[in-house]
Amino acid sequence: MTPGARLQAAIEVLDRVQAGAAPEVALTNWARASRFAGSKDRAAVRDHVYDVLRRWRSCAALGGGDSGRALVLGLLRGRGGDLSLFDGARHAPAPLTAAENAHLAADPDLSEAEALDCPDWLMPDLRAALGADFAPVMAALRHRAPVFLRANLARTDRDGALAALAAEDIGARPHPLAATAIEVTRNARRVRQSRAFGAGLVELQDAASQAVVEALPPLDGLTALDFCAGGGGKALAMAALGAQVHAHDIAPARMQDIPARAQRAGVRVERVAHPAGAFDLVLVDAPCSGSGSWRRDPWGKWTLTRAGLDRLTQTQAEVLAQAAPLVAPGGWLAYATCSLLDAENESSIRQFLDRSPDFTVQSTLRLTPLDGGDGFSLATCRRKT
Ligand SMILES: C[S@@+](CC[C@H](N)C(=O)[O-])C[C@H]1O[C@@H](n2cnc3c(N)ncnc32)[C@H](O)[C@@H]1O
Repeated sequence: MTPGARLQAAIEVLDRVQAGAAPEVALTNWARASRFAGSKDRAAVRDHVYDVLRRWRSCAALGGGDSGRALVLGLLRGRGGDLSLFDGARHAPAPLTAAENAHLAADPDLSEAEALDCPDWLMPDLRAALGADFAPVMAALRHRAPVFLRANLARTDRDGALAALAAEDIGARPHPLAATAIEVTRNARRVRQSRAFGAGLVELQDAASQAVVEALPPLDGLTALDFCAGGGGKALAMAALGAQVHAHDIAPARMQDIPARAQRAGVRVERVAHPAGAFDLVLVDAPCSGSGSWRRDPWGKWTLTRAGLDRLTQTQAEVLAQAAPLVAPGGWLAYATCSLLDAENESSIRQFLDRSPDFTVQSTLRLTPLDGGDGFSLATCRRKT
């Protein structure tokens, strides 16, 4: 595909998103219908689509509307990209109309919310939570996230993992957020097919997620329950640090890959449908707005609503209430979200503590994309003996 044809494909995918399709569904349907597209074409179209999703508001303002065509025009304009690709040649977008040329010639004059790609209704909450970091964090969320790996200490150390990646020409370097964190700098798309990945030397995991696990009480020998385990990213990381990990999720199908991942990683993680008893540590990696990971899942930024946020905080309260009785006397309850919002972090944990006098906060950790990884918040509470 030519560069122009890739832009036209992105336009068509974005039109489907605009009509209500989820981005991943729209991309998959486009790829199925476009057998001529090679892997590099698919990656380029996906990158265009995700670049627009991160910057939907500014693209719409710069491009003069929120059709796929206007959004892609806005993306190119914002980047100082090559508008002459709109030339109608070989499946490229049609040439610019007079109205489009007039819009592009006018001063863009973006509002702060448009320039930062922030939903209006969320600005006060984000500003309150982030203070002086509000604008830099919102600006960071307009960019692609780095690709991070976790060196799997059950199989190797970070230097060993880096050497194995280098042997397969995957550029990587240590990242300061966690002792296990590796940032991929070159050939990231090769990781999943690499021998290093297949042999369980590395796992794909955001650096902030790794930092959260590293900030838990020393895990070696502890019994741990990952109460919201999902695909098991943190469960596997806890097991690699020596915990006896049990994984639970309200949607057990989300945990279906855990056995294969654990086998590759050389660790044990036991899935439990109905957790009972008392664990040294219960991790609640709660369902949340995902606002700290909007670089990876940017559509969440535009689909979150006040009612949806209220439902999430309600769920967070319920999950904490279900998980707390499973903490042994003297044990820990760790509450984490990948949200930047106080309503899901400080406020959720404060309300839990008000209802649970036998718990006290021992430590907290707050990370934003300015630290390199996703935004994350962790509060580790201890139960009285
Ligand atoms: C943030 S994700 C977990 C990510 C996972 N810990 C990881 O590191 O890969 C939140 C998970 O909580 C689960 N969940 C939602 N409500 C729950 C509940 N009431 N009890 C247990 N799990 C719940 C969701 O199904 C989802 O998989």
